[in-house]
Amino acid sequence: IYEYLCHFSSGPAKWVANFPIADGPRQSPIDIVPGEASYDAGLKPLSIKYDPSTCLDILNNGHSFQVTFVDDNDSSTLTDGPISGTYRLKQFHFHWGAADDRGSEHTVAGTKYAAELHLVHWNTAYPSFGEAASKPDGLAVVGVFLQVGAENASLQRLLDAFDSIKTKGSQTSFANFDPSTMLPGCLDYWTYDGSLTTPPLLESVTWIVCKEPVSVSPEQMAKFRSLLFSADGEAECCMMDNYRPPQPLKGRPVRASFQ
Ligand SMILES: C[C@H](CNC(=O)c1ccc(S(N)(=O)=O)cc1)Cn1ccc2ccccc21
Ligand SMILES: [Zn+2]
Repeated sequence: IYEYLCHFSSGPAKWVANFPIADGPRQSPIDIVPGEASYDAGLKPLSIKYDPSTCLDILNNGHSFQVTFVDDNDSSTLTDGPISGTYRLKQFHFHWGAADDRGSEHTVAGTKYAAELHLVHWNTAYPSFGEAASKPDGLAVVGVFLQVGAENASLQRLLDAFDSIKTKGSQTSFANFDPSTMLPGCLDYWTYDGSLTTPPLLESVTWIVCKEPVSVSPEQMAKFRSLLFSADGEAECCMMDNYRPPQPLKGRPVRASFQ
């Protein structure tokens, strides 16, 4: 019975009923085929400047865990790369699988990684995240693949906070974390126009997916899976397989910042 309860009928295949944009022209994630991406010499290197003092709290929102940042000034920003103007860091979160052979949202020539980090930024040309979320150039999300291997020291601080955010809706203060410690050494990226990968699936995201993965240990992946989709007092459902599968490219160009 618990297994049945855990597989809610709200999976990705059902989203189109309430969010018709699920079948839209610029949905995410996608399968990135390196041979079909076009190198664009005009693409600038990413300029990422994060201030750890803007880190606010860590929460279980029922579909992932998320670290939220103060975004009322330009302390933590993303500029250059494929975007113009200044985008502020709002939050980061992850997607992962029930096993190490799956979990990422974007795939690379069909290859699935064990998890994927999303650093969510909004365009300061708009007054707020909520306003920006509905504009075609409103958001920019940096995606980083997590590949099973060595332990990732930077992630360990997040995992150590998990006991306080086990159930849906729980949150705890979380300070002085520098998300740039989770970035790969090389910031080569692919970029394309896409969407949020969870409802409301808004087509407002410039995706910036790093080519180089970072490592995560099997034990750390097991810790991710110890979080719960369920709220306190509900039948326990382990948080895993919280990724949307790749969506149709529908003719969109995918550009590479590297040759
Ligand atoms: C869209 C928002 C809820 N969703 C997200 O913020 C979000 C961000 C990133 C991704 S992903 N996986 O593509 O990186 C998916 C969903 C709700 N919302 C609407 C207005 C609004 C105002 C403030 C806060 C939240 C608000
Ligand atoms: Zn995400």
